[in-house]
Amino acid sequence: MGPPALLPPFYTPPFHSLVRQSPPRHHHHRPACRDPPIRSPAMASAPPLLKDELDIVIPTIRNLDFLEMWRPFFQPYHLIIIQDGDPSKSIRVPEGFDYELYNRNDINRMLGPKASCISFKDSACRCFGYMVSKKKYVYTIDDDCFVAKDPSGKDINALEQHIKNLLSPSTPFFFNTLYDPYRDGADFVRGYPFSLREGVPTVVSHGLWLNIPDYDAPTQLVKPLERNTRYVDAILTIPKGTLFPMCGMNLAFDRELIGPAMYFGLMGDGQPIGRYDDMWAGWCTKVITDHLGLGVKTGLPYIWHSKASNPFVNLKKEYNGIFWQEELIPFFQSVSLPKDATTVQKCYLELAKQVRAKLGKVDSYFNKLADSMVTWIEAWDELNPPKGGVATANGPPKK
Ligand SMILES: O=c1ccn([C@@H]2O[C@H](COP(=O)(O)OP(=O)(O)O[C@H]3O[C@@H](CO)[C@H](O)[C@H]3O)[C@@H](O)[C@H]2O)c(=O)[nH]1
Ligand SMILES: [Mn+2]
Repeated sequence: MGPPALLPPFYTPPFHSLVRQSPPRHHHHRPACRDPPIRSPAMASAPPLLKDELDIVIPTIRNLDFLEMWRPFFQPYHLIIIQDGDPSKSIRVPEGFDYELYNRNDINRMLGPKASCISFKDSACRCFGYMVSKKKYVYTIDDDCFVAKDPSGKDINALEQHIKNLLSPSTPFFFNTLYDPYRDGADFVRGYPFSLREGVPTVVSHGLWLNIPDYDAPTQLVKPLERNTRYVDAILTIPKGTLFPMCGMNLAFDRELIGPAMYFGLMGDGQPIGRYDDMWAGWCTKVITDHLGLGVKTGLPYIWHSKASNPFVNLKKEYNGIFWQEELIPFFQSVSLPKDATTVQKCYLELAKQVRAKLGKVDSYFNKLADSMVTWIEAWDELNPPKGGVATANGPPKK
């Protein structure tokens, strides 16, 4: 039984190619002891990774004072702020950040009737930021997430770790027991097929959270005081064929390779479900990355999540999701995409068809969701015409 069809068949490579041609890695001098790595002057002034190729997308209903703590890591990057709720409210952004801010009026102006696919009064609105970004990479973070410390007490530059995760391959087709083989100090273990060691492009980097973990409302209700204090120094590729609960609090992705799949669905105001925005996007994304032979990683980096939202309010928002997901998961596990679905958009439109056909009977909401999935792709392609095309929306907001 050979490797999945997406990969070259097993072959006995000539000896010289057995030495893994791993992609160039950021070589750091790491002293044996646990002192912080010695930073040469050159390294100290190393320019921020992907400075002009990555946008930071923040959904918010409050002033963004949390950015002060992130300033050392975020200031060089462009921010895309999606202001949810009342557009007449003004959001304070600390001085010195380069940003663009979109409120509901901007979304309606830019998308016209297609704005109906962007949620209102739910963090799902953040996906509008993915659509208007022009960069190759996106990092999205909630405004109640702060800089965490690693076991040595050092501030964690979550953005830098996400970028490293995205710039090194994933291994979805065969599990490496020593975790991420591309990290310094790790490698593929004995028995790992050499024909699979190049890995595949990583398109999603899913970070975790210290302090308040991303628990659902029932768990939050029964364990109100539980805090996550466990720092696990690991990054794992989520194997092909395995779904996972994607949280949007601390998430980075390759917008060019998987962006159109990152639709956070119809949630919040006027919808029978909330707080399943990131979950929905994660399930759609994973079946598409599996189909296209792309990789998803989870683990480092950690952020410090500071606020437990109200579990009773959350229970009301999540109730249908907790019930429906027992049907949604078998649906996503059974999804098969046709060979000619060779782009994310084609995969996503095929997925929308199957959502309507198979989930419409679970609840009529899924017919609405299937329609909005199509609207999302239409809006995405309008704002992101193929290279050389002209975007047709009404352009960014007057600041
Ligand atoms: O109506 C809203 C509510 C909030 N936001 C912004 O979205 C993020 C997350 O808000 P919050 O921290 O209150 O959310 P949590 O209860 O911690 O849940 C998180 O888990 C995921 C559930 O889908 C999701 O990542 C979070 O909701 C903040 O930046 C708020 O300002 C909003 O835009 N609209
Ligand atoms: Mn939160």
